[in-house]
Amino acid sequence: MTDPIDVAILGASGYTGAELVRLLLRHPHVRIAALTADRKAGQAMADVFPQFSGIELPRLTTIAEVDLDAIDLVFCALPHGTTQGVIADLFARKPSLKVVDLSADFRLADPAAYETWYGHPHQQLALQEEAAFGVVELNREAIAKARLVANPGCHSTTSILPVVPLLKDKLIHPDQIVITSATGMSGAGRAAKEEMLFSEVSEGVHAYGVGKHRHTAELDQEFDKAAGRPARATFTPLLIPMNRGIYATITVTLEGGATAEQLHETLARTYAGEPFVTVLPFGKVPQSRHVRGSNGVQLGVVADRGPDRAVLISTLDNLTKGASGQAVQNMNLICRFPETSGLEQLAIFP
Ligand SMILES: NC(=O)C1=CN([C@@H]2O[C@H](COP(=O)(O)OP(=O)(O)OC[C@H]3O[C@@H](n4cnc5c(N)ncnc54)[C@H](OP(=O)(O)O)[C@@H]3O)[C@@H](O)[C@H]2O)C=CC1
Ligand SMILES: CC(=O)N[C@@H](CCC(=O)OP(=O)(O)O)C(=O)O
Repeated sequence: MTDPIDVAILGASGYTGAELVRLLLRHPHVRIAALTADRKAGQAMADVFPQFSGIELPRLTTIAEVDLDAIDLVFCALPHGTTQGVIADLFARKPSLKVVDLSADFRLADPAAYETWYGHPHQQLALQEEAAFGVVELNREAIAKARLVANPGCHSTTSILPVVPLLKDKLIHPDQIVITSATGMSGAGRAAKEEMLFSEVSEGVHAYGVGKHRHTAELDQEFDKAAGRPARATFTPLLIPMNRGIYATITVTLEGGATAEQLHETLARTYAGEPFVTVLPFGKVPQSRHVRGSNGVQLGVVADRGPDRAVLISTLDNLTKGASGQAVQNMNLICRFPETSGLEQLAIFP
């Protein structure tokens, strides 16, 4: 029997923070010891998120009030930009701490790329060097040894999982990857924003960040590594009026005489035995509603009418496998818990 660990969730009054609470309340090896907020510090979690009414949870405090002596691992679910300084301060106070960061602040290994995409220099270069990129299925060895894991973005996870194995096996052309990635609105967080009002987003769909969305940098980083040379994907996110879910269609050009069936075989082999990644039978199209609320990813491979192209389809829930579920999976790996602990919920359908 493994001893439970004590965790703190920084940013517990946000959407990914609340999703962490939902998952960790059912985790057999974890105690939720501290929850923080900014504007909502001082409030009870059940007042901020009434779904937790009747459940005993720590009151929301500021980060400074957290007693790190009593904490083994921190989930950092703060806006990107604020996180580098916060995590540096945590490690200064307690070097033995483990941290899983859900923000983008430690995802890019190259500080020049960080500055280009985020518009300001990286503030914590030494910490960046030790951060492991947290797509669990593709980076287990580094994550298991790390004290700081950078949980990837939700769009990035959705596309990295199907594309990286195919680039590694040189089955698709690195410069001809076209990704359209539709996201639900909870991806934008809980803080009020005019462009996220119901009347601005309902009954329609629009692209955003066209040609310049910052998740392109994460895709470049992982695709370049897999291809062994610069890969240049076209990445277009779409905002659609649903709460949870990412749904990416990825058009690829086949290389070296590969067939769409071979792409399917490679993905099926890569993810055989993975508890959270399901490769559907060849030609079958996944749906976001079939992963909603679960840590699952569903992948599909469909042949295009031309012999040299195929369409990959990948879907996950942005709040679970796209954020908090993957963060718990990373914690499980770091702490040597069974990887599925706390993550066994099935999708909520219909
Ligand atoms: N939503 C998603 O699907 C995904 C989000 N992420 C990333 O996870 C992180 C959290 O996202 P999300 O939960 O959606 O965001 P929210 O806006 O819903 O929540 C942000 C949280 O951070 C707190 N906070 C804000 N500013 C500060 C500050 N200056 N100091 C301390 N605490 C602060 C907020 O407190 P208060 O409420 O009191 O203001 C709140 O608890 C972000 O970096 C995001 O990019 C990653 C993948 C997917
Ligand atoms: C709907 C929406 O706005 N989604 C966010 C993605 C949230 C996420 O995964 O990513 P980060 O952690 O990198 O912010 C966006 O496109 O910026």
